[in-house]
Amino acid sequence: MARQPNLFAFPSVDALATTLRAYIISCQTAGLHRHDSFKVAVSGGSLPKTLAHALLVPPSSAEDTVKFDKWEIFFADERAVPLDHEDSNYGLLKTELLDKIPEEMGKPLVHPIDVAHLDDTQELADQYEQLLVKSFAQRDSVKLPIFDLLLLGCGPDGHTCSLFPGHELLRETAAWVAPIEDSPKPPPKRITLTLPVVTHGVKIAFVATGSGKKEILKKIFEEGAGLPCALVNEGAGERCSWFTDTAAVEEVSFPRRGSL
Ligand SMILES: O=C1O[C@H](COP(=O)(O)O)[C@@H](O)[C@H](O)[C@H]1O
Repeated sequence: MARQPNLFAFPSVDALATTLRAYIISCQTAGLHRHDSFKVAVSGGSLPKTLAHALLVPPSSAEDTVKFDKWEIFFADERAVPLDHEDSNYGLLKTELLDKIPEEMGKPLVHPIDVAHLDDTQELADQYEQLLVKSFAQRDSVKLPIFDLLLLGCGPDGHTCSLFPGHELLRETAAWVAPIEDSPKPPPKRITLTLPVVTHGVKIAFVATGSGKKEILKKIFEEGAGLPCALVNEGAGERCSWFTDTAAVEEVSFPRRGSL
Protein backbone atom coordinates (compact mmCIF):
# COMPACT_ATOMS: atom_id res chain seq x y z
CA MET A 1 0.00 0.00 0.00
CA ALA A 2 1.28 3.49 -0.92
CA ARG A 3 2.43 5.41 2.12
CA GLN A 4 0.40 8.38 3.25
CA PRO A 5 0.96 11.93 2.00
CA ASN A 6 2.91 14.38 4.17
CA LEU A 7 0.95 17.10 5.88
CA PHE A 8 2.91 20.11 7.07
CA ALA A 9 1.16 22.80 9.10
CA PHE A 10 2.78 26.14 9.88
CA PRO A 11 1.80 28.90 12.30
CA SER A 12 2.11 31.57 9.62
CA VAL A 13 2.32 31.98 5.86
CA ASP A 14 5.89 33.30 6.38
CA ALA A 15 6.93 30.03 8.02
CA LEU A 16 5.12 28.04 5.32
CA ALA A 17 6.89 30.02 2.58
CA THR A 18 10.34 29.31 4.07
CA THR A 19 9.79 25.55 4.10
CA LEU A 20 8.02 25.54 0.74
CA ARG A 21 11.06 27.28 -0.74
CA ALA A 22 13.43 24.63 0.67
CA TYR A 23 11.17 21.88 -0.68
CA ILE A 24 10.97 23.45 -4.16
CA ILE A 25 14.75 23.90 -4.26
CA SER A 26 15.29 20.23 -3.36
CA CYS A 27 12.92 19.30 -6.24
CA GLN A 28 14.84 21.71 -8.50
CA THR A 29 18.16 20.04 -7.57
CA ALA A 30 16.71 16.59 -8.33
CA GLY A 31 15.31 17.81 -11.69
CA LEU A 32 18.65 19.34 -12.67
CA HIS A 33 20.39 16.04 -11.89
CA ARG A 34 17.87 14.15 -14.01
CA HIS A 35 17.74 16.32 -17.13
CA ASP A 36 19.44 19.67 -16.51
CA SER A 37 16.09 21.45 -16.32
CA PHE A 38 13.27 21.75 -13.80
CA LYS A 39 9.87 20.89 -15.25
CA VAL A 40 7.11 22.30 -13.08
CA ALA A 41 3.33 22.46 -13.46
CA VAL A 42 1.59 25.26 -11.56
CA SER A 43 -2.01 26.05 -10.67
CA GLY A 44 -3.81 29.36 -10.48
CA GLY A 45 -6.00 30.53 -7.60
CA SER A 46 -4.24 31.47 -4.38
CA LEU A 47 -1.04 29.60 -5.22
CA PRO A 48 0.96 32.14 -7.32
CA LYS A 49 0.94 34.70 -4.50
CA THR A 50 2.33 32.19 -1.98
CA LEU A 51 4.89 31.07 -4.55
CA ALA A 52 6.10 34.65 -5.00
CA HIS A 53 6.36 34.97 -1.22
CA ALA A 54 8.48 31.81 -1.09
CA LEU A 55 10.68 32.31 -4.12
CA LEU A 56 11.37 36.02 -4.56
CA VAL A 57 13.67 36.46 -1.59
CA PRO A 58 17.45 36.64 -1.85
CA PRO A 59 19.19 33.27 -1.32
CA SER A 60 20.82 32.63 2.05
CA SER A 61 23.48 30.38 0.48
CA ALA A 62 24.53 28.95 -2.90
CA GLU A 63 22.39 25.86 -2.21
CA ASP A 64 19.39 28.09 -1.53
CA THR A 65 19.38 29.57 -5.06
CA VAL A 66 16.27 29.50 -7.22
CA LYS A 67 17.58 28.94 -10.76
CA PHE A 68 14.71 30.32 -12.81
CA ASP A 69 16.72 30.07 -16.03
CA LYS A 70 16.50 26.27 -15.63
CA TRP A 71 12.75 26.25 -14.98
CA GLU A 72 10.21 25.13 -17.55
CA ILE A 73 6.77 26.17 -16.35
CA PHE A 74 3.58 24.48 -17.56
CA PHE A 75 0.01 25.05 -16.40
CA ALA A 76 -1.74 22.37 -14.34
CA ASP A 77 -4.98 23.88 -15.62
CA GLU A 78 -5.96 26.91 -17.62
CA ARG A 79 -9.13 28.74 -18.45
CA ALA A 80 -10.14 29.18 -22.13
CA VAL A 81 -9.65 32.93 -22.09
CA PRO A 82 -7.07 35.34 -23.57
CA LEU A 83 -3.79 35.51 -21.66
CA ASP A 84 -4.49 39.05 -20.48
CA HIS A 85 -8.02 38.19 -19.26
CA GLU A 86 -8.64 38.52 -15.53
CA ASP A 87 -9.53 34.78 -15.36
CA SER A 88 -6.30 33.60 -17.01
CA ASN A 89 -4.07 31.46 -14.80
CA TYR A 90 -1.12 32.53 -16.96
CA GLY A 91 -2.07 36.18 -16.45
CA LEU A 92 -2.27 35.62 -12.71
CA LEU A 93 1.13 33.91 -12.53
CA LYS A 94 2.60 36.68 -14.67
CA THR A 95 1.31 39.44 -12.41
CA GLU A 96 2.04 37.70 -9.11
CA LEU A 97 5.37 36.06 -9.91
CA LEU A 98 6.86 36.22 -13.42
CA ASP A 99 6.87 40.03 -13.73
CA LYS A 100 8.52 40.34 -10.31
CA ILE A 101 11.49 38.04 -10.92
CA PRO A 102 14.65 40.15 -10.69
CA GLU A 103 16.92 39.85 -13.73
CA GLU A 104 19.73 38.20 -11.74
CA MET A 105 17.44 35.26 -10.85
CA GLY A 106 17.11 34.29 -14.53
CA LYS A 107 14.07 33.90 -16.77
CA PRO A 108 11.96 30.72 -16.77
CA LEU A 109 10.68 29.19 -20.01
CA VAL A 110 6.91 29.51 -19.68
CA HIS A 111 4.40 27.49 -21.70
CA PRO A 112 1.01 29.23 -21.92
CA ILE A 113 -1.94 27.80 -23.88
CA ASP A 114 -2.24 28.51 -27.61
CA VAL A 115 -4.94 31.19 -27.68
CA ALA A 116 -5.62 30.49 -31.38
CA HIS A 117 -7.87 27.64 -30.14
CA LEU A 118 -9.94 29.35 -27.46
CA ASP A 119 -13.19 28.52 -29.29
CA ASP A 120 -12.46 24.79 -29.39
CA THR A 121 -11.49 23.42 -25.98
CA GLN A 122 -10.78 19.92 -27.34
CA GLU A 123 -8.25 21.43 -29.76
CA LEU A 124 -6.89 23.66 -26.99
CA ALA A 125 -6.31 20.57 -24.82
CA ASP A 126 -4.86 18.56 -27.73
CA GLN A 127 -2.42 21.36 -28.57
CA TYR A 128 -1.29 21.57 -24.96
CA GLU A 129 -0.85 17.79 -24.87
CA GLN A 130 1.28 18.03 -28.04
CA LEU A 131 3.42 20.62 -26.29
CA LEU A 132 3.95 18.12 -23.46
CA VAL A 133 4.77 15.39 -25.98
CA LYS A 134 7.52 17.60 -27.44
CA SER A 135 8.86 18.64 -24.06
CA PHE A 136 8.78 15.21 -22.42
CA ALA A 137 9.79 13.04 -25.44
CA GLN A 138 7.53 11.26 -27.90
CA ARG A 139 4.12 10.18 -26.68
CA ASP A 140 4.62 6.68 -28.20
CA SER A 141 7.73 6.06 -26.16
CA VAL A 142 6.49 7.65 -22.99
CA LYS A 143 3.29 6.57 -21.27
CA LEU A 144 2.89 9.73 -19.25
CA PRO A 145 4.85 12.97 -18.83
CA ILE A 146 6.71 13.04 -15.53
CA PHE A 147 6.84 16.52 -14.03
CA ASP A 148 9.61 17.11 -11.52
CA LEU A 149 7.05 18.93 -9.41
CA LEU A 150 3.37 19.82 -9.60
CA LEU A 151 2.39 22.79 -7.45
CA LEU A 152 -1.33 22.59 -6.84
CA GLY A 153 -4.15 24.39 -5.09
CA CYS A 154 -7.16 22.89 -3.35
CA GLY A 155 -10.54 24.51 -3.87
CA PRO A 156 -13.05 24.75 -1.00
CA ASP A 157 -15.01 21.92 -2.71
CA GLY A 158 -11.90 19.67 -2.90
CA HIS A 159 -11.17 20.31 -6.57
CA THR A 160 -7.64 20.59 -7.86
CA CYS A 161 -6.44 21.68 -11.29
CA SER A 162 -9.83 21.75 -13.12
CA LEU A 163 -10.76 18.32 -11.79
CA PHE A 164 -14.02 18.76 -9.91
CA PRO A 165 -15.81 16.45 -7.44
CA GLY A 166 -18.07 13.90 -9.14
CA HIS A 167 -17.06 15.00 -12.65
CA GLU A 168 -16.55 12.36 -15.37
CA LEU A 169 -13.08 13.79 -16.07
CA LEU A 170 -11.90 12.07 -12.90
CA ARG A 171 -12.18 8.79 -14.81
CA GLU A 172 -10.10 9.95 -17.80
CA THR A 173 -7.21 7.55 -18.33
CA ALA A 174 -6.14 8.10 -21.96
CA ALA A 175 -5.61 11.85 -22.37
CA TRP A 176 -2.80 13.78 -20.71
CA VAL A 177 -4.71 17.05 -21.06
CA ALA A 178 -8.49 17.22 -21.24
CA PRO A 179 -11.08 19.91 -21.94
CA ILE A 180 -13.93 20.75 -19.58
CA GLU A 181 -16.88 22.89 -20.68
CA ASP A 182 -19.04 22.66 -17.56
CA SER A 183 -16.72 23.73 -14.75
CA PRO A 184 -18.93 24.43 -11.70
CA LYS A 185 -16.56 27.27 -10.86
CA PRO A 186 -16.50 30.02 -13.49
CA PRO A 187 -15.32 30.30 -16.16
CA PRO A 188 -16.91 27.05 -17.45
CA LYS A 189 -14.48 26.38 -20.32
CA ARG A 190 -11.04 25.18 -19.32
CA ILE A 191 -8.37 22.59 -19.92
CA THR A 192 -6.68 20.49 -17.26
CA LEU A 193 -3.98 17.92 -16.69
CA THR A 194 -5.69 14.59 -16.03
CA LEU A 195 -5.45 12.62 -12.79
CA PRO A 196 -2.92 10.01 -14.07
CA VAL A 197 -0.55 12.82 -15.14
CA VAL A 198 -0.92 14.58 -11.80
CA THR A 199 -0.30 11.47 -9.69
CA HIS A 200 2.63 10.44 -11.92
CA GLY A 201 4.75 13.46 -10.93
CA VAL A 202 8.03 12.91 -9.12
CA LYS A 203 6.66 15.18 -6.39
CA ILE A 204 3.28 16.80 -5.90
CA ALA A 205 2.75 19.70 -3.51
CA PHE A 206 -0.54 21.24 -2.41
CA VAL A 207 -0.62 24.68 -0.85
CA ALA A 208 -3.79 25.39 1.14
CA THR A 209 -4.11 28.21 3.65
CA GLY A 210 -6.79 29.97 5.66
CA SER A 211 -9.83 28.90 7.63
CA GLY A 212 -11.88 28.75 4.42
CA LYS A 213 -10.14 25.45 3.69
CA LYS A 214 -10.54 23.79 7.11
CA GLU A 215 -13.75 21.85 6.40
CA ILE A 216 -12.59 20.46 3.07
CA LEU A 217 -9.17 19.50 4.47
CA LYS A 218 -10.90 17.50 7.21
CA LYS A 219 -12.98 15.71 4.55
CA ILE A 220 -9.96 15.07 2.31
CA PHE A 221 -7.82 13.61 5.09
CA GLU A 222 -10.47 11.88 7.16
CA GLU A 223 -13.07 10.71 4.65
CA GLY A 224 -11.54 11.00 1.18
CA ALA A 225 -14.98 10.55 -0.36
CA GLY A 226 -13.58 10.43 -3.90
CA LEU A 227 -12.70 14.11 -3.78
CA PRO A 228 -10.16 15.07 -6.46
CA CYS A 229 -7.53 16.15 -3.88
CA ALA A 230 -8.05 12.87 -1.99
CA LEU A 231 -7.59 10.92 -5.24
CA VAL A 232 -4.24 12.67 -5.72
CA ASN A 233 -3.31 11.71 -2.14
CA GLU A 234 -4.24 8.09 -2.83
CA GLY A 235 -2.45 7.94 -6.18
CA ALA A 236 0.73 9.71 -5.13
CA GLY A 237 1.03 8.65 -1.46
CA GLU A 238 4.27 9.79 0.13
CA ARG A 239 5.31 11.68 -3.05
CA CYS A 240 2.58 14.14 -2.17
CA SER A 241 3.08 16.90 0.43
CA TRP A 242 0.62 19.43 1.78
CA PHE A 243 1.82 22.88 2.87
CA THR A 244 -0.85 24.39 5.08
CA ASP A 245 -1.25 26.88 7.89
CA THR A 246 -2.78 26.05 11.26
CA ALA A 247 -6.08 27.74 10.33
CA ALA A 248 -6.56 25.34 7.41
CA VAL A 249 -5.88 22.16 9.42
CA GLU A 250 -7.64 23.18 12.64
CA GLU A 251 -10.07 20.27 12.31
CA VAL A 252 -7.77 17.62 10.85
CA SER A 253 -6.65 14.86 13.19
CA PHE A 254 -4.33 13.24 10.60
CA PRO A 255 -0.80 13.16 12.06
CA ARG A 256 1.02 16.32 11.04
CA ARG A 257 4.63 17.33 10.65
CA GLY A 258 5.76 20.94 10.88
CA SER A 259 9.11 20.76 9.15
CA LEU A 260 10.70 18.82 6.33
O1 LIG B 1 -10.23 27.42 -10.43
C1 LIG B 1 -9.19 27.15 -9.89
O2 LIG B 1 -9.16 26.94 -8.54
C2 LIG B 1 -8.15 26.15 -7.91
C3 LIG B 1 -8.16 26.45 -6.42
O3 LIG B 1 -8.01 27.84 -6.21
P1 LIG B 1 -7.81 28.49 -4.76
O4 LIG B 1 -7.99 29.97 -5.00
O5 LIG B 1 -8.86 27.92 -3.85
O6 LIG B 1 -6.42 28.18 -4.32
C4 LIG B 1 -6.80 26.40 -8.57
O7 LIG B 1 -5.83 25.52 -8.01
C5 LIG B 1 -6.94 26.17 -10.08
O8 LIG B 1 -5.70 26.33 -10.73
C6 LIG B 1 -7.89 27.21 -10.61
O9 LIG B 1 -8.08 27.11 -12.01
